[in-house]
Amino acid sequence: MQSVLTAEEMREADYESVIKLRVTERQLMELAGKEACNILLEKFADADGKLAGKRFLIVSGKGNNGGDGIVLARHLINAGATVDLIHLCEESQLKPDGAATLKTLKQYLIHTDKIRVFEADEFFPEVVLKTRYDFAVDAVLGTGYRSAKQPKSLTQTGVEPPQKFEAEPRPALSEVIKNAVLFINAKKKEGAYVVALDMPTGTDGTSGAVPDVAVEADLTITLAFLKTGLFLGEGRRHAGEIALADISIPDFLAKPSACKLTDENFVRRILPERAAGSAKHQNGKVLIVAGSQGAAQSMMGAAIMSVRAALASGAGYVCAAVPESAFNLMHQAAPEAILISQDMTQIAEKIEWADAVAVGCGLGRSPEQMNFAAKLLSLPALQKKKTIIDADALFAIAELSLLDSLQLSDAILTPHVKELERLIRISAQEIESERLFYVKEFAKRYAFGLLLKGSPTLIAANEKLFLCNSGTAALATAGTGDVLSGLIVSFAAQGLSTADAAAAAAYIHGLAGSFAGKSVNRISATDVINSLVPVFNYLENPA
Ligand SMILES: NC(=O)C1=CN([C@@H]2O[C@H](COP(=O)(O)OP(=O)(O)OC[C@H]3O[C@@H](n4cnc5c(N)ncnc54)[C@H](OP(=O)(O)O)[C@@H]3O)[C@@H](O)[C@H]2O)[C@@H](O)CC1
Ligand SMILES: [K+]
Repeated sequence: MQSVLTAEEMREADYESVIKLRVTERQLMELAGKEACNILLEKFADADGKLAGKRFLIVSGKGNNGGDGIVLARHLINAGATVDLIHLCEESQLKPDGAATLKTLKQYLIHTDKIRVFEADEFFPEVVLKTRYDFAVDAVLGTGYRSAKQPKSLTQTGVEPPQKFEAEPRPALSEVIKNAVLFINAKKKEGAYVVALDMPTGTDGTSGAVPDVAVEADLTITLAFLKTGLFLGEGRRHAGEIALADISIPDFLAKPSACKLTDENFVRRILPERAAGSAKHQNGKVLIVAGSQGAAQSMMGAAIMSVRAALASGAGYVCAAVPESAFNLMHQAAPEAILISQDMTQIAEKIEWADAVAVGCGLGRSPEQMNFAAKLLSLPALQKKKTIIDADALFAIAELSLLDSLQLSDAILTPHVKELERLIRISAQEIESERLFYVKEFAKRYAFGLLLKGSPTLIAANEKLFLCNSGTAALATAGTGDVLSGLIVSFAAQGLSTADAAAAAAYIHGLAGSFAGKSVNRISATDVINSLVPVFNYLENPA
């Protein structure tokens, strides 16, 4: 699985490679420029394997990101391209490695007219303004970009109102950097293909936040490791396509606690397999407490979706605790499921029996229904059980301020951002701007884990951290969350840890959404369930 590092973790890995492996920053910079050129050659080389006739603009800053761009200039010329390099500060202000590499590049000026070097700050040379480029390379800022904002830590939930957590204003980018960003984006409008080195300038390497302006890249060539800021917030949109350049910083230098990107191989490796001839009870016993039905409203659809997803994903036994009045409906919708009523004694017994429990889909939000959820969550049998808590159970936890008193050691809460806002009393906007931060804080503070739905979905549980990038915007539709709960509880019952079950479920859920989305633009939860069989077939029999 690929590690996805925050800017700070990346700086640590850089530092470690210099200290522990005795490589120099200059060597890394040389590799960065060379590998970036190789990636461009792979994508754009002509029949002779060259970039002959291609016109590049490279804008470089005064830090090491700028140095990478200056090295790239050399290799592009070697590959037959023509390059205009603008460095945004006086040569004397460049960091030593960048200055050294600029000296080497300037030697090229003696031998070839394929390179022009300009020094500029706010005003770019006329000739550059007038030139049309095939490519514009952003080597202005990388992981060294600092924004002043510090997200707040979680304080006592239920005590402080959300406005206490309002973000402090961020400082703007310096005028020089801002101008450079706008200039690169203007060149894109003129038709240049924009390549960002490491990060699109103006995008926070950790959170993906864009407090001011940022480069809108078509391709981001990120160095050594993926960065969380390329997947989160505005970073996702600004990064364009992402390519990873191997600059020989080994995996063992990434912090073990760093985020991991869920991918097909991970899911294939951990997906529970049914042993031939195994009995039903050996394949995971699931209890789903879901659904409500009254004279005015029925929320049985949520229970049906969740139960169907658990059945479709290989659970041996699925028991659903639903209102007795809905037994017939449930039998018709999911004949394989065993049904019990929503009687607390009966449920407590079934919790003992089950390998994993899901609570919350369609339970209802009336005071009685919230009390039912609260009582359920306080059952001693649930304390050590793998438990997935979703939807109306989350609502009850928030409304009754139960978060700090929950005694659940192997549970995972699966809110979307609005539900998390209610739970931790921090505005959805603030959470959105620092999703990773709040997920990590939550996991630090509570014994149970968190899956924060969205694009991407983030999961922190059992000391693990996952980023799940599969899926499609079309998944933001009623009932898909119930499908996700059903998948998680099914995988957890089949033996996966809650963290792995959540990560695998999120990935498969996203993939099923994409499969369903291939045929219809707007997909329903039923489409997602119907796509599970093709998804499992695809995962089990890779082409
Ligand atoms: N380290 C390594 O081993 C390797 C690193 N590598 C590469 O180096 C990159 C990291 O290099 P880095 O640390 O020099 O930072 P970088 O992104 O160039 O930016 C520094 C500049 O940003 C400026 N600046 C910051 N915030 C700002 C703001 N809000 N508004 C305006 N300006 C702001 C800051 O200005 P200052 O504060 O100094 O005035 C400084 O000039 C990394 O992404 C990768 O590309 C590779 O070569 C592989 C080996
Ligand atoms: K950059």
